[in-house]
Amino acid sequence: MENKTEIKGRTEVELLVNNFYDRVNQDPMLSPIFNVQAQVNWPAHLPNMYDFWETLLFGRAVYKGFPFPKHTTLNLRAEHFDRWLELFNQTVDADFTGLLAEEAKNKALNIATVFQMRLGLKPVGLGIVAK
Ligand code: HEM
Repeated sequence: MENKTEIKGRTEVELLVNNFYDRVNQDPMLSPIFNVQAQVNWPAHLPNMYDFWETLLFGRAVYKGFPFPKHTTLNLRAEHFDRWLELFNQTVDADFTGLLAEEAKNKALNIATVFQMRLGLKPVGLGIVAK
């Protein structure tokens, strides 16, 4: 048996988010965007991201923000999103299994696709890729 668990609640969400941003912070392409360009305040950003993912996966409306505007001033390109998704999927697959693990990857892909459409990085109208 592999040592993977279902995403059952807040505990797993926090683990997932922490592991993901650990990977982001070690990534030569993405780390400078978060830490040099945006100068992210991690102790504030991480709990916000726990809330965001808890809201997406469990439908508890604890996140009340607006994700997209934060992404408009970062000069993001398609390869940044590709790398972001690659790291996110790796993080999920390293520790988690089951329906909500798949759901997390699908939602990340859908939101990344919409962000890229809104940023003019992807043509609008090809539909959102959902599994
Ligand atoms: C190229 C890919 C991406 C980069 C470089 C990136 C970077 C950032 C940065 C720098 C922030 C601001 C953090 C702060 O407030 O200090 C942020 C916020 C946020 N990002 Fe991303 N992001 C990316 C993709 C995504 C995707 C695909 C999602 C959703 C699945 C997402 C969800 C969020 C959310 C929810 C916030 C918090 C917004 C708020 O409530 O203020 N990001 N991101």
